[in-house]
Amino acid sequence: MTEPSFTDRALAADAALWDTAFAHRFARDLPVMDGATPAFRRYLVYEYALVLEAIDLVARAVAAAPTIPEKRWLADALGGLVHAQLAYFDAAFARLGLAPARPGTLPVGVSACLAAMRRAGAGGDYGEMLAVMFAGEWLYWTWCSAIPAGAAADPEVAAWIALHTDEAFRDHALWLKALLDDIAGTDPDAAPHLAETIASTLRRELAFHDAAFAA
Ligand SMILES: Cc1ncc(CN)c(N)n1
Repeated sequence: MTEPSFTDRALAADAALWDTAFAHRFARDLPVMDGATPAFRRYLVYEYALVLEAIDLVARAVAAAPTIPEKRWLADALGGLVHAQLAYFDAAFARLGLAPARPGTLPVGVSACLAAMRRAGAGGDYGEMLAVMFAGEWLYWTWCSAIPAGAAADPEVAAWIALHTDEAFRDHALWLKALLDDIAGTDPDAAPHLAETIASTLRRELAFHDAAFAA
C-alpha cells in the first residue's frame, strides 16, 4: 500500500477543521444566493479585495519559483486571476451596483486573511506561499465541486462557481498539492511549518467567510 502523501497527512491531521470548513454556511447557502442577498453582496466586496491580494501573492511566487516550469505554471494562474477573475468582478460590480471597499473598512476576519497572504508573499518562503494558496484553492475546489450542476440559478453565483470548478482550477489545486508533497519530501524539516500554514490559513478562511454573514 502506498504511503499517504504529505498533504494527505496534513489534511487528515486537521480533518475536524476541514470538516467544519466543508460544512460552512457559505458553501451551503451559495447556490441559493443571488445578487440581492446581503451576505453575497458583502462577500463579493471582500472577495475582490482578496483577489487583489492573491494577485500580489502569486506574482511573488512566480518570482520565488526555482524552475521555469513552475514559473510558467504560476504565471498562468496569475493570468487567470488578472483576466478571468478581475473581469468577473468588473461585470458583477457593474451589474449589482457594488464598489470596492474603502480603505480601512474591511472587517477584521477579512483583513487578517489578506494580511497573512501579504506576510507570506513578503517573507519570500516559496513553500509557505504555496501552502497559503493550497489551503484556499483546496477549500474552494471542494466547496464548489460539491454543488450539483445547475443548482445556482443566479448568473453571478453560477459564474463564480464555474470559475472554481473548471478543469484549470482543479488542475491548479492538484498541482499545488503535488508540489507541496515534493517540497516536504525533499525537505522534511519544512513539513511541520507547511502543515501549520495550511491549517492556519484555513482558520483565517473560515473567519473571512464568517464575516460575510455578520451584518
Ligand atoms: C476567500 C477566498 N479564499 C480562497 C479562494 C480560492 N481562490 C477564494 N476565491 N476566496
